[in-house]
Amino acid sequence: MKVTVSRKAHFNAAHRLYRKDWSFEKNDAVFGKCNNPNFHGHNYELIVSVTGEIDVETGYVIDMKILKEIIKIEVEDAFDHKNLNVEVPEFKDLNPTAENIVVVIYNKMRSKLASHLELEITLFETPRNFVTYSGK
Ligand SMILES: Nc1nc2c(c(=O)[nH]1)N=C([C@H](O)[C@H](O)COP(=O)(O)OP(=O)(O)OP(=O)(O)O)CN2
Ligand SMILES: [Zn+2]
Repeated sequence: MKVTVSRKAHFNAAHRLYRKDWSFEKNDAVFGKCNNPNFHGHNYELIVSVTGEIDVETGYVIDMKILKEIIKIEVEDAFDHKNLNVEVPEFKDLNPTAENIVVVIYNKMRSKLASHLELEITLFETPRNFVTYSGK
């Protein structure tokens, strides 16, 4: 019997969508206003879901306090109030699209969780635009 434990979190961050190896014109054609060199920001919201068996002694799949601390260190402290392109090493050469951000968050979180636990991350870039990744 597996149960999924979820926690919401959020961070505010700036980004610019573009490729360094493309001309401004090509970036403009593909990414439009998201290619503005002055950057723009989003209030990112995420849902972190951890699935596993309930421990018979504790009754926990994972201690929510531990999950909260991992999210704080790996996501909030790393991304909140940052310019993703400039200040977050993972995006030095990686376009900070919602798809790439959710994969980076997944990989950071995955490395901190026990291997028997399944992980899924849903990242909202706007209240209506969101992406989901579970390592598949
Ligand atoms: N596949 C993707 N498409 C787009 C991404 C992305 O990360 N993956 N990102 C953007 C922009 O960064 C941004 O998300 C778009 O913002 P905005 O233009 O404000 O989006 P909406 O107009 O759809 O705003 P709503 O408030 O959600 O209506 C573009 N594309
Ligand atoms: Zn954006």
